Order: sequence, then C-alpha cells, then structure tokens
Amino acid sequence: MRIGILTGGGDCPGLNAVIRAVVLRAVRDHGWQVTGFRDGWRGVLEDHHVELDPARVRGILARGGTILGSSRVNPDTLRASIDTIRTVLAANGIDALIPVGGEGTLQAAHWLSSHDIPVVGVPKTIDNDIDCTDVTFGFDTAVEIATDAIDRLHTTAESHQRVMVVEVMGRHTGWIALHSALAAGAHQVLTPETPFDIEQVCAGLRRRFDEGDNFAVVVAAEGATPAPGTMPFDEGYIDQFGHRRFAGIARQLQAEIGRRLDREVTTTVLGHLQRGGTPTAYDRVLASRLGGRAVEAIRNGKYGTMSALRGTQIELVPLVDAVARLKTVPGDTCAELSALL
Ligand SMILES: Nc1ncnc2c1ncn2[C@@H]1O[C@H](COP(=O)(O)OP(=O)(O)OP(=O)(O)O)[C@@H](O)[C@H]1O
Ligand SMILES: O=P(O)(O)OC[C@H]1O[C@](O)(CO)[C@@H](O)[C@@H]1O
Ligand SMILES: [Mg+2]
Repeated sequence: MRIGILTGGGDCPGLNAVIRAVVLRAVRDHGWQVTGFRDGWRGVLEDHHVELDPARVRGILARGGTILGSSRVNPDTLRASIDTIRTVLAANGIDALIPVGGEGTLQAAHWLSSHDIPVVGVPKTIDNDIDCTDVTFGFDTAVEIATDAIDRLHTTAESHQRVMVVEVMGRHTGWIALHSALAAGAHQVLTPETPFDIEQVCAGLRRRFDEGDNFAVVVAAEGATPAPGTMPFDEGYIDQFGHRRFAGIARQLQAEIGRRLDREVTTTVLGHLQRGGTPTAYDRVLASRLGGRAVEAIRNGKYGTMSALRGTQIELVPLVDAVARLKTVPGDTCAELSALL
C-alpha cells in the first residue's frame, strides 16, 4: 500500500504535524509507503514528489509551514486535468491520497473522490471555517499570535490616546477576530458575517470617549465589509487562482474613523505573522490526531471522507458534507462574544 499526501492552499501551523503523523502511522503501524507531492495540487499535476519515511519527518512536529510546500492552482486548470492526475497517481503506485487543506483543497478532494479516486481529506486553516469539524488546527496558534499583538497595541494605544485598528485574517469568517478581540479586551470587532455600519462603529467609539476613556482598539477581520452605501469601499479584486485579494479594510477604516471622529487613528495589519512559526501544543496534538485518523480511514477503506474533531473525538465525516458550506460564526455565538467587549 502506498499513500500520497499533499498540503494545499495557505500554509498553516500544524501541517508538519499531520505529515509526521501520517508517515509514522502508515510506515510503523502498517508497513506502508508514503509519497509526498510538492506544492499542493501543482505537485500532482507536474509529478513532483518526494519519498517520505520516519527519518524524513524527524524533528518537524514543532516546525511551522509545510515541508512539502504549498501553492494555489486555478480550479478550472485542475478540473481540466483529471487524466493527468490519474496518470501521475498510477505511475507512482498511489493507492490512496490524503489532501490536507482548506475549503478549496477539500473541494478538489471531493471532486477527485467523485471520480473514484480514493481520497481522505484532512482539514486545515487558521480561519477555522471548515464545516463538520469543531475546530481546525492552526486556529489556536493564530488566535494566540493575534491576542499577543492586540495586547501590545492596547498599551501603546492607551499611552497615545489613539484609536488603533487591527486587521486580522479571516476572509469569510470572523472566528480569529472574535476570539482574539475578546481574549485581548478589544473594544469593537468587525466580522465578515455581519456587514458593519461605520456610523454605528463611530457612535460606539464616541460613547466610549464620552464615558472618559481616551483610546480604543478595533479588531477587523480582513473580510469585514461595510453595509452597502454606508461608506466608500474598495473590495479588491479576484486573482488568477480565483482568490479574492482584499484592498485592506483597516486602512479604509482608518480614513473613515479619523474623518468622522477627528482623532488620530493608526492601523496594524497582522497578515502572515498569524500563520508563520511554531504551532501551539493544542494545534500539534489536533493535527497529529487528524493525520493519524486519516491513515486509519484508509486502512478501513473509508474513502470520500475527512477526519474531523467532534467533541473530544476524532471522527470521519463525508467530504460531501464538509464542503457543502463554510462554517461561519453563528449569530448567537457572535453576539455572546461581542457582548463581552
Ligand atoms: N471548487 C474547486 N474544485 C476543484 N479544485 C478546487 C476548487 N477550489 C479550489 N480548488 C483547488 O484547491 C486549491 C486550494 O484552494 P484554496 O486556494 O482555496 O486554498 P484552501 O485549501 O482553501 O486553503 P485557504 O484556507 O488558504 O484558502 C486551489 O488552488 C485549486 O487548485
Ligand atoms: O497567503 P495568501 O495566499 O495571501 O492567503 C491568505 C489567506 O489564507 C488564509 O490565511 C487561510 O485561508 C486566510 O486567512 C487569508 O486570507
Ligand atoms: Mg480557500
């Protein structure tokens, strides 16, 4: 038996823990072999791969990024390449494939599964927006990093009586924004799920200043958008991979809040800092368990599935269900967390 594994989409702390777990369980428990495809789906299309064994994955558990590399490939290009994919998998003797990635990589995994290619997905993303799993690995690390950054901005905002707008990742969902805003005691949070009214944001800030506070920290998810017609807004553009490139909500808020409140407003965009570096212990454990479960799924012939955290257990869920929708923040959860800011 030979397993293929690839990591697709944006990288994420914990990917190496998945790779390590897959190799250790496949080789040590079952005597199987493992092929790593380089740079996500591109490695499958271009037959760029590397042999993985326990020696090769030694020492990577705590390392950020992915030793296999990652990339984005235009989905139409990928979908037009089913024959190439079959040929490359057959040429390498791949009996089953483990794509590790976000909603795009898992959509591709589901599509391959619908073409009878044996696939078990593993969900990754700092955004925590994959459905059918309680949490994705990478999220805990990203929230820790964002919380630490917002804590630091808090003290300098206070010293200078400034409004500080902090932009965190989260293209479709506000999980990182809400959790880091609450953990760091920010004063407002803007999420992609609920288009904001800039007048209400400013009214909240004015209230805070009227009550005697002289500074404020606003956390905005990168995908937060104003309600239509409420302020000028540049929504960015779609790149060659079908991915939206944002124009920078923090910078746009800076101009608008500064103008309306006549106050000094600064911005900090945390960007890829949230994804880089070593995963937290929680993410290392979760990623390892998800990887190990994917190998077990293959042993039991449970293809077309994804390993997932459900409560405290790692279970298998159908890929078709996992990719049917994004796991946005439910309204009541958003209200519960925002109420404590
Ligand atoms: N609907 C789709 N059908 C087939 N393939 C897809 C689809 N969507 C995405 N892909 C493939 O999966 C790759 C990864 O998707 P994407 O860039 O969205 O990253 P991701 O896995 O969702 O991670 P991230 O959280 O960074 O977005 C894409 O570059 C593309 O090749
Ligand atoms: O590194 P890239 O390609 O700019 O991707 C950034 C995106 O990837 C993620 O980190 C994970 O989906 C998003 O939060 C972010 O919008
Ligand atoms: Mg994606």
